[in-house]
Amino acid sequence: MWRRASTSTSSSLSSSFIIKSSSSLLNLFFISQHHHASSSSSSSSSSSSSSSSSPPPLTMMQQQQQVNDGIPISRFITFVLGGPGSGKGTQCTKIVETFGFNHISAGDLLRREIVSDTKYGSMILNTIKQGKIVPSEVTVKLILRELESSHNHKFLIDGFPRSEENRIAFEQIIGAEPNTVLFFDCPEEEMVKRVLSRNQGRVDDNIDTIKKRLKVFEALNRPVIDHYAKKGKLHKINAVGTVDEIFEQVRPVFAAFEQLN
Ligand SMILES: Nc1ncnc2c1ncn2[C@@H]1O[C@H](COP(=O)(O)OP(=O)(O)O)[C@@H](O)[C@H]1O
Ligand SMILES: Nc1ccn([C@H]2C[C@H](O)[C@@H](COP(=O)(O)OP(=O)(O)O)O2)c(=O)n1
Repeated sequence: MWRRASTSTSSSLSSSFIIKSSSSLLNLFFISQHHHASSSSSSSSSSSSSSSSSPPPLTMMQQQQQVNDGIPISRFITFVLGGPGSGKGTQCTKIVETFGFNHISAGDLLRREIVSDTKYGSMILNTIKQGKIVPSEVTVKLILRELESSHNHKFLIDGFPRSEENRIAFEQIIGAEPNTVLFFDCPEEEMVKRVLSRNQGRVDDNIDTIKKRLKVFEALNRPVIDHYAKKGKLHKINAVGTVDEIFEQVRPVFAAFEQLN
């Protein structure tokens, strides 16, 4: 069975499939926790390290000790890769329903920034309209925020990394690698057909932008796919068929991990 990260029963976590967060994520995690603790009056979200009387910051040694003791963080991260319209989001919904993952869609996070008109909003909009990739630093920051604020320790990170630059930024900023990677392999004609009938009013779901996105996918995403294939982490899924047929290829990947835990 999967276990919740919020408990402190770290000894029961399966070693090879659960990421022990490296010190850089831990530092960011604690930096942010201490920032919350000192800057906002009542942060109820964090439990172990913030008490009402603002404890002194943990030293690096203490942080490392907590990692060694396995107390604060352990995450199971799945990257979900595939071209535009290959069915990543659709299958993520099924994985969430069946295996209780937290779904983080990089595209949704970026679109939310556009709608909220944050300082990055117009840059993101222009980049997406042109079928290009948003700078990694921006996307990784948004993902980090989601990772930190979730009580669930099992994550699907959908539509990320889309380039080697994305991948390397994630490893540097988050300090972790994915436990496993799904790749939805879909022919271009099928992806174009699906995107054009998606009907969600997206600025990038038009034939001109799709052509550019497909070129960018081939040029930038393929090296990422090759990287994880070489590492033995890639599960290639044939993305043609009904949604349920495709899910029957996905299910065993997670069922295997569930059995091990
Ligand atoms: N197996 C499938 N067969 C036909 N259409 C599909 C299939 N899976 C998803 N779709 C549809 O194709 C479109 C793109 O799917 P989506 O999950 O949004 O892809 P992605 O997240 O990879 O861009 C959606 O309209 C979705 O309903
Ligand atoms: N890691 C990412 C993910 C998405 N983006 C941008 C560029 C993508 O064309 C859009 C939409 O991504 P999303 O994953 O929602 O959509 P598709 O899989 O392409 O249908 O967002 C990005 O710049 N970097």
